Amino acid sequence: MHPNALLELCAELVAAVNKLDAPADATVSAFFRQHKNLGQRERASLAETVYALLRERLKFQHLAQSGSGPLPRRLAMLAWRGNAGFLRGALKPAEQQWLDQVGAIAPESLAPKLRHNLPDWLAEPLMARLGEAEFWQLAAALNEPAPLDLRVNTLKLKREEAQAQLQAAGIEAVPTPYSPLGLRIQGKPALNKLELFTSGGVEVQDEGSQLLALLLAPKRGEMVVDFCAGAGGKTLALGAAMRNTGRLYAFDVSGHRLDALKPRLARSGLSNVYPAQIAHERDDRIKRLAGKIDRVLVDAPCSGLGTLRRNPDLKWRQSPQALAELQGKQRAILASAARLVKPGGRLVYATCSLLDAENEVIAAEFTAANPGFQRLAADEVLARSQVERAAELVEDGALRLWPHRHATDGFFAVAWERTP
Ligand SMILES: C[S@@+](CC[C@H](N)C(=O)[O-])C[C@H]1O[C@@H](n2cnc3c(N)ncnc32)[C@H](O)[C@@H]1O
Repeated sequence: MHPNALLELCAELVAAVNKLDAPADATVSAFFRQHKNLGQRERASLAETVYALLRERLKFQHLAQSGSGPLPRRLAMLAWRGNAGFLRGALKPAEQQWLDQVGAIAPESLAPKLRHNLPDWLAEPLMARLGEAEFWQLAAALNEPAPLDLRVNTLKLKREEAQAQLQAAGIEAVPTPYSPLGLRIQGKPALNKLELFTSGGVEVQDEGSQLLALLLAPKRGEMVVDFCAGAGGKTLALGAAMRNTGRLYAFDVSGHRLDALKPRLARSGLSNVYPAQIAHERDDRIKRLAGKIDRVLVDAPCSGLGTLRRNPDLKWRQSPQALAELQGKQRAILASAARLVKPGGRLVYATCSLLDAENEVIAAEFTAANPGFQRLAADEVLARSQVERAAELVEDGALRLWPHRHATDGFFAVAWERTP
């Protein structure tokens, strides 16, 4: 495709994504479905450009105030992540001159906001919690693409065997530092045609998610509930930990998400999983199972701000109002899910948020209101699940993962035991 035609398409995609009225990945996929003629490399250039724009949107919007021509084209030029020579081929002399001028601006001369690229309502609590130096480390880590982590399905093979199979396919993978089940791959090789993947030997799963399943640590023959199972990333890890025995209920209010679990379940070889759509957290099905369940995971709906490396649009699409609504849901779901736990059983509340408001605050309220549930020390539980250096992952007894400290998505999880 002619460079200018591609830049124009990129500007069109920038304009669509920058409306922020839908998740960026959905907008990008829909755009590619409409433009089937785009090759693999062209798609990668466009996708990486819009993600770069979303990561540093404040900076790019500031820089784009100068220059001329349509704003989406200016943004596409500034955030361009395709081949540099190709971009030059698309630019008019005046555009090239403007881009060179803007490129000469020293990043340190920009206002703090234009360097961290976070909205105030998010930057302020993170700065207050981490202190200035660590806040900047987090901001930098959030603007880096995430590595690709796999969880090895130990029902099918050992981690070393999966690593060897990947190597035979020309893919370098190293064991994840904390999860005993994980492998980390640099870059984004296509995995979905690999026999190791199609036969359910590995699943794509951030190391942080793997650690949540290791905190619940379900055992053979138990009754387990994954209360917010979604497309079942954690369900699959839990079912494998149960060695395909017992009963694992995968509940969610979204039938659409549970549908996405089905092909993954088929690959995994698990037959102990019972997916069920519930109407809401007080569904009759929940009442019938009250007090009968050994372990319950609440992977609560949350702002997703711990996944900004993958979903940078969330920092622009979330808001303090949305956060307050989410907190209401989190409280209600946790309270209802807790009723399922039998005496001596375990409850885990987890989010992929960085904010205390969705994490420590919700957990502390629950502990205060439920004297029948005792907090467990997450480092001890994780160490029993063969997690290396578990103490590094824990703050005040809760699992607290940060992209800049642990190279995982941001996760929080607390475990309680219901007093026998
Ligand atoms: C963080 S996501 C779960 C991700 C999933 N556990 C995984 O590992 O892939 C939260 C899920 O909660 C579900 N949800 C929202 N409200 C719910 C409710 N009242 N009861 C149960 N699930 C709910 C959403 O549909 C969403 O799938």
